[in-house]
Amino acid sequence: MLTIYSDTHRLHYGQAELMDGKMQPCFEKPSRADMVLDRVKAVGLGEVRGPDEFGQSPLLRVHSAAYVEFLENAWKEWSALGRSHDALPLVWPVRGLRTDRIPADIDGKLGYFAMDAGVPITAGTWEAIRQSANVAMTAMQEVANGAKSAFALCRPPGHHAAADYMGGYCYLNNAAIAAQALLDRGAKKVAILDVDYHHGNGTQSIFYDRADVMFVSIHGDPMVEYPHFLGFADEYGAGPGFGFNHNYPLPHGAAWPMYEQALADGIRKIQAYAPDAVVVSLGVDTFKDDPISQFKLENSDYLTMGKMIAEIASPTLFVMEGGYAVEDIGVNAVNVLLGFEGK
Ligand SMILES: NCCCNCCCCCC(O)(O)C(F)(F)F
Ligand SMILES: [Zn+2]
Repeated sequence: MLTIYSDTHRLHYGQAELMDGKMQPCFEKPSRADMVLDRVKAVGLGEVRGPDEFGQSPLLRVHSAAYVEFLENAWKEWSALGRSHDALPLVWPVRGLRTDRIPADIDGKLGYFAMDAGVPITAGTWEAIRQSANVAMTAMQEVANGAKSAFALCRPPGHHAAADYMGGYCYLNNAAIAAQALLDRGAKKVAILDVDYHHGNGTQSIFYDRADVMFVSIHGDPMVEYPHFLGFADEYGAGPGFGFNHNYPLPHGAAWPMYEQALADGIRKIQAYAPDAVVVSLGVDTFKDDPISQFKLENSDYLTMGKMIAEIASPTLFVMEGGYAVEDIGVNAVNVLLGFEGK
């Protein structure tokens, strides 16, 4: 399986995140991608290639122009105030506040375009997120040109980013950008299977009223887990999209037997949908030792996960999302890919 990767991700390294009431070192850090790349090479998964440049148009097929413009200019506006530390939002437009105007100042814009504070913006963030989207687009191109599968080793991740907001370490929704690009290249139906521990609220909201993309996600129950405010089982899609959104929230402590049952059901729904391609939001924070997550999957479960995904028998693009047990992130992510290949 071909892997697309770019070292440019290193330009994005947030200093701290607010976690459980205190500022802690960011869990979403460069070594995550290093460990996955090392494992890809160690097992000889296949060729590793750099991304092509796709410019901003694929971003604008999924994200609003105002949001992309904000991402491009945020650091300039922040640092113009003499601030050299990471940009972070501090106020958000919750119920009853107005969002019909975009604020003029950077502090207002940061809150307007974010769902939480887990999105530090640094001098290199724009370049890193653009390249992460190019990585997804390049791997997508491989699948669109007939490859059975490809791996987009994206960093930063993307599935919490919606059309016009960032959150949870995500800025541009790599998986959504790739899924839309597959449709733009002739696919009639694309399924997105999100196996990250956290609900892909951004991906769900982007395609929620559409029937040409089916979204299936298995994740920590939002009643007790981030992102808290989306990802419940009664979210089936809206309008033409009704019936094309399937959420499987699972309780803290879920291990493989419970996970497998949900995955098998989600895969059955995707098989019935008969997509022209599948995009997998591959997060491995479902691992038993993940520092911020509460599922109990083991290293070997990821081989089975990959094998099950292969049974959809559709061209498949794997897009890297989360996973914070850095020692195991490489083994777990690549196990899904090896399982998919029947190894
Ligand atoms: N007490 C737990 C607080 C959790 N705070 C933020 C979690 C963000 C998860 C990001 C991710 O893993 O879903 C992604 F794939 F996007 F990277
Ligand atoms: Zn996650």
